Amino acid sequence: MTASENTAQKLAGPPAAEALLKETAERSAKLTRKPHLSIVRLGEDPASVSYVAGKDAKARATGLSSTVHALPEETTQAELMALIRQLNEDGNVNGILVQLPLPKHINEEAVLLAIDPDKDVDGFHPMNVGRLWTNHPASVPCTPQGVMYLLKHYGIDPAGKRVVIIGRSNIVGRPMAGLLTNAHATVTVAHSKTQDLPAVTREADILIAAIGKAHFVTPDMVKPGAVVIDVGINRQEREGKKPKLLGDVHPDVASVASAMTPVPGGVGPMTIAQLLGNTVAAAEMQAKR
Ligand SMILES: Nc1nc(=O)c2c([nH]1)NC[C@@H]1CN(c3ccc(C(=O)N[C@@H](CCC(=O)O)C(=O)O)cc3)C=[N+]21
Repeated sequence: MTASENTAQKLAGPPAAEALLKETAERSAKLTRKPHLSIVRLGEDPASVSYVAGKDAKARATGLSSTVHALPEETTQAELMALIRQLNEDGNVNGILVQLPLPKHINEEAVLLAIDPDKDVDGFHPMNVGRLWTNHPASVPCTPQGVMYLLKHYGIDPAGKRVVIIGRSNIVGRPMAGLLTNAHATVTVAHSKTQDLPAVTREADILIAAIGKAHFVTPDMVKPGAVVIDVGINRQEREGKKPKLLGDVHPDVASVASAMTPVPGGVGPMTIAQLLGNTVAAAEMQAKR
């Protein structure tokens, strides 16, 4: 297929992210104290360093304050837990984010459980997972919450639609299914063990790819006219150059879909905007107590 057949509307992330950031800045300005986000990262994984720097810069640009705790790779479980306890107790800290993935010697589940659910701006604490799945107010993982905002921004209402999510991670697939169920979609969660995956994905009015494999979704897997949301960010290392970012969706899908998010410049920018939205929401709730 050629580029000239690529007819899908491009669902660009930046305009939707800007709208969300503007709302967030306005809400933040109404609070008596600037909301504060504490970001914890261990080690020097280049992707984590770059994401955390992006989150920190965007927080300041949006009128929030933030602190980055950059700890050595060798930080022990006990040291990390002590820092989380300190941040939990600090009345000036509204949101806590521990950048994932953590080094292998750290028990990730124990760390996420230790974060005060009211400061859990990532929405990874089981308390918030339970609140999401019981359709109660919750802090919800930033990427799927950002996808919901993007859909709304572009006038796409999932109510009554068939949505297929490929991927069942705790960070994207599962919370995405909860949010879309709450938004009255008919949701299927497909994954690596799904039999005849293309037959399942061809049922989707809205197809969400969160697999982590570059260009996994091909045109034959997509119903003509479907909306395709690409959550994948796969880094293709290149010698002497910055890594190229590839989505989970093959670009040729644009010849079948009615609308599609690009990578980069699609869901990624929504994630960061939503993190700040979650931080302001946490600060608003804490101010009421
Ligand atoms: N506790 C925790 N919370 C997270 O939310 C979290 C995490 N850990 N670990 C890693 C993933 C990944 N993630 C991204 C955020 C922004 C972009 C983003 O802005 N992407 C841009 C491109 C950025 C670039 O050029 O590298 C885009 O897609 O256009 C991508 C990925 C948050 N994560």
